[in-house]
Amino acid sequence: MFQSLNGSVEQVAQIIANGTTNCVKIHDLQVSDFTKCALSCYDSEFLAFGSPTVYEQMTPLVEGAIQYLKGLHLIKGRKVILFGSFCWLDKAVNQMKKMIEQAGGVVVAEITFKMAVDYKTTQQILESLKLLV
Ligand SMILES: Cc1cc2nc3c(=O)[nH]c(=O)nc-3n(C[C@H](O)[C@H](O)[C@H](O)COP(=O)(O)O)c2cc1C
Repeated sequence: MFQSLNGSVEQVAQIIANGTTNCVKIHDLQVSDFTKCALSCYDSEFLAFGSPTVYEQMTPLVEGAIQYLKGLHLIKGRKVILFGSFCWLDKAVNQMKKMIEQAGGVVVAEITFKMAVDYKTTQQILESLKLLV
């Protein structure tokens, strides 16, 4: 699940989807809704959340999605990858981590990158996917 303004967070969501052999459902929170996300979570062994830092926080849509899924106990016990883009200081990933841990999720990887996804970030993402098996 992700929200992206200029596309870099969306790019990481695509890399995660392409890098896994299992079936991955991607939800762009700008066009999907929380109920559809929840339905996907019921069938998922791991979750991934992505948000840019906007005004020193994760986006309200991502925050709302995490709260919603927490309320349905869909984060508890699941492995979670977090990813976030920023320009000068990441805040989104740290904030997401706190919420996920409060919801009982297990954060296995935190991927932050400045504005654009480079080779190093791509490698980091692919490495983090190995932690899910
Ligand atoms: C309205 C707005 C507010 C932003 N606020 C922050 C901020 O507080 N801290 C920061 O490091 N970057 C900030 N940025 C930069 C974004 O985090 C950065 O452009 C990021 O790469 C956007 O991700 P995206 O390409 O997935 O949309 C802001 C960008 C916009 C458009």
